[in-house]
Amino acid sequence: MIELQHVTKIYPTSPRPALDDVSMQIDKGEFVFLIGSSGSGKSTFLRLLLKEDSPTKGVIKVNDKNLNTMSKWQVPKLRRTMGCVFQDFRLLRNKTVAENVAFALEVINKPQRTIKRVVPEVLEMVGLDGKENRLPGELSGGEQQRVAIARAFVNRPLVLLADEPTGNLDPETSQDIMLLLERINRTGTTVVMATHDYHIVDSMRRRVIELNDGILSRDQSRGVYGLGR
Ligand SMILES: Nc1ncnc2c1ncn2[C@@H]1O[C@H](COP(=O)(O)OP(=O)(O)OP(=O)(O)O)[C@@H](O)[C@H]1O
Repeated sequence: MIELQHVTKIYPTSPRPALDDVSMQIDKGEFVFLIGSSGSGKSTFLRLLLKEDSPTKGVIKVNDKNLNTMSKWQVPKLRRTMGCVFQDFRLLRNKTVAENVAFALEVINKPQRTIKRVVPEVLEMVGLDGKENRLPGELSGGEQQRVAIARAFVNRPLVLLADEPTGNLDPETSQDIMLLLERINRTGTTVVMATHDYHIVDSMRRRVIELNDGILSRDQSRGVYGLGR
C-alpha cells in the first residue's frame, strides 16, 4: 500500500537530512502512529506521500505507483486516494458544515445527486447530524475536527493521513476523535497519524514508527510512545 525504499530528503536550506535513508512498508488497513520529537521528519514524511515534495534519494510507492516517475497530471488522482486531517482543521470559514464536506466532492466533479446522498451519510457517521447548517465558527474544536474528518473521508480514500489531529483538543475530545479514526480504520482505510500525544499512543497499542532526526529509529507493532513507559 505504502512503501518507502531508502528515502532521503534534504532541503536546500538545511544541511541535515529531514529524512535519512528511511525504508518501511505499510499494508492496507493498518493503523500506524508516526512519532518523534519536533523536527524529526514526520510532516516531511506525510508531504512526500502526497507528492507535495519529492525525495532527494530513494523510491516511494503508494498503491504500487512509483511517485518519482508519476507524471504531473496523475498527481490529483493520487491525492484523491488520500484524505488529510490537520491539527488546525483547515475548514472554509464562510461555508456551512454540509457545504465544507460537499466542496470536497464538487472539486472532483461528483454529480450533485451523489453529493446530496453521501454528505448526510458521512455527517451522520461522524456524529454531526443536526449541525449541517452551522458555520465552523459556531462549532467546538472537536466538532470542527469531525467536519474535517468527514471531508477527508467522504470520498472513501484508501489512506487517511492525520497530522496531529488531536493537537488542539482536550483529552476527552481527543478520545472521541480517536474512536472515530478507529471506526474509519475498521472500514478498511489505512490510517497514518503523526502525533505527540503519548496518552493516545499508549492507550491504543497500534503500530508505532518513530523518527529521530530523520532516521527511522523504531518500528514496533502494538507499540507505546516511549520505550519503558
Ligand atoms: N521547507 C523546508 N525547508 C527547509 N527545511 C525544512 C523545511 N521543512 C522542514 N524542514 C526541516 O526538516 C526537518 C524535519 O521537519 P518536519 O517538519 O518534517 O518535522 P516534524 O517531525 O513534522 O516536526 P513537528 O513535530 O514540529 O511538526 C526539520 O529540521 C525542519 O527544520
